[in-house]
Amino acid sequence: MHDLRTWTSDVHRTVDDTPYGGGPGMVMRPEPWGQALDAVGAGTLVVPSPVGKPFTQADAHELAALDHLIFACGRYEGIDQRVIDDAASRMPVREVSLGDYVLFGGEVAVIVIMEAVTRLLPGVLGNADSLTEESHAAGLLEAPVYTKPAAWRDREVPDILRSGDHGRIARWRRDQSLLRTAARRPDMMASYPPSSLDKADRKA
Ligand SMILES: COC(=O)c1ccnc(N)c1
Repeated sequence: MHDLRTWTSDVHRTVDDTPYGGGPGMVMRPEPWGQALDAVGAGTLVVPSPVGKPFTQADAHELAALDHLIFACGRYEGIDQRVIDDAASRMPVREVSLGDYVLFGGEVAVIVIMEAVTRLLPGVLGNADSLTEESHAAGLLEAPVYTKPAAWRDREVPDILRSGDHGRIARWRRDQSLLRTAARRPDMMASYPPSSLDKADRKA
């Protein structure tokens, strides 16, 4: 964790100023950012931002494969664009958005991104199989899950899940994933690769 004010030189340790071109709010000054990024060295710079590329599970996997991630947390109306452009001349830069909304700063977004990435690192999850079955892993939303008791408030667990027939259970889960994804995330269905259908699906 680095305090951006470390790289200021005025008595008030100023990190922001008014925007060129006018408009509300303040913009983060380039000088402190430039010196801060110089000081932390090279790596992949991840900048959480409302104007970034939507962050996906695929991005989490890509970031988990990298050795050195640097997170820049913007505040106010954002970071002077020249900071991003200057950094991009020396290292990979990813501006990523967690969704269509605005936060006070990038810090909370970094916590989300770090959790999505670190849970993918070898040895972090007790059961690596969890990673292959979870939502977005295969391009679909995960099927509904159930545990004991078999009946709860007059609601029964689907019989198929208690049948012991693992082939049929896998088929039921795939069907449920497709139904749930089609209902809630038609955008994912549009990009769902038919090639990823498992053998059972192809035989049908
Ligand atoms: C200041 O950062 C944000 O407001 C932000 C970061 C990442 N994703 C968003 N949707 C917003």
